Amino acid sequence: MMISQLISHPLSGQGTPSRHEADFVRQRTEAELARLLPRVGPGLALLVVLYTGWDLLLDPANAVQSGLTRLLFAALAAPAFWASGLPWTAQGRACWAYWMLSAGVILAMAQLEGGLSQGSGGILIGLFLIPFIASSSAGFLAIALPPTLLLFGCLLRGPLPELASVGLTYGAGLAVAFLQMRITSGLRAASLAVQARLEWDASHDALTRCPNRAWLQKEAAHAFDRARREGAGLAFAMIDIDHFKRVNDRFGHAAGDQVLKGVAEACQRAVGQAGHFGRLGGEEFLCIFPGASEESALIHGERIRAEVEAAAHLLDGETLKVTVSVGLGCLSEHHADWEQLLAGADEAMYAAKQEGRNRVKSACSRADARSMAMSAAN
Ligand SMILES: Nc1nc2c(ncn2[C@@H]2O[C@H](COP(=O)(O)OP(=O)(O)OP(=O)(O)O)[C@@H](O)[C@H]2O)c(=O)[nH]1
Repeated sequence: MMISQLISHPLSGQGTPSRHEADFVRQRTEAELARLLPRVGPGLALLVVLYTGWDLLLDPANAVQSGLTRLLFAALAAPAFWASGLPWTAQGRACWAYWMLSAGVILAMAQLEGGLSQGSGGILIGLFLIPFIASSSAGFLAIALPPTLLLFGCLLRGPLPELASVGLTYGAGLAVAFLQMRITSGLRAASLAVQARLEWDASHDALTRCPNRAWLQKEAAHAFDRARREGAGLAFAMIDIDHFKRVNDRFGHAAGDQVLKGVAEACQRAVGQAGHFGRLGGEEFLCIFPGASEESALIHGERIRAEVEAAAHLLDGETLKVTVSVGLGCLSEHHADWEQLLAGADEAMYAAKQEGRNRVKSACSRADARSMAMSAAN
């Protein structure tokens, strides 16, 4: 297990909103650390080196050696302050920097006469940096353990009273830092969870729980730009339930809602991880397939149609089946923006309706794509 995985907050929970919350907290923690590291890290490393002055006052005979030790470990910590220095997550880099700087301080102190007892304050202060990096007990332990073992290894080589006094003070500091981590990470996770829930609600449809129009529009624009940049494929599938008004008229609006949910679930089953599916509004859905060719778009479109046709909806003790018409649009050089690509898929969907419904129509062949994109633009 990577150290960065171990030190991230272990928020658990089933269901999409909970997963969103956990991801949100993890991403925010990572982003904050990535922002803080280059600002705070160099200052801390400089402080560790500048404390050679204190070494000089305490034990001039060994100060050069301790100063060089400080310098060496500050240099080892330095690459971790920038993402370009070490190819790890910000949490992994912060952990490395903490290990190096605390090792520098402990080993420098250990070289001075009475250094560990005189300098225990500096070592203690370092402990209160851990709650900024770790947000779980396992993470705290993973960060604190190596410097703690190093300190006690050094203390064991010295007199017993030094081991007792520094060891006890350090143990108490460790306990307080742990308590601080538990309290602050709990409060922080709770406040981030509220933000995450608000963000999830704003981007998801309340009825079907799948991404909503606003989210789909953002994702469509993003997918379009990326496909253009990378010269990759992209397909949109516009999905519309056939004769849905009849369901509402016959069974009522609440039953219609249930069918909408069932259709969304069937579509999501058919799409799986291959694309981003969501509800545009009413009985209309959209699926974005990044990287899809015309061939794979047709396969996905047919899979969606067949899965919806096969799904049974139990309404008032009666089993109802519905179908969908699917319109496909594939990215071509004729599309100026994602709206044109979507309009092409929409045209194809209406063509599927006109040809009898429960079918997949594609605007993907070159001639079709051109004519549909042009008519959409007009
Ligand atoms: N139950 C329910 N019905 C909805 C919702 N949103 C839209 N509708 C209904 O969806 C129906 C759409 O009807 P139409 O646009 O005429 O289309 P259709 O009956 O599906 O016919 P075709 O699309 O031509 O196959 C209308 O009756 C709307 O009231 C919703 O959230 N819940």
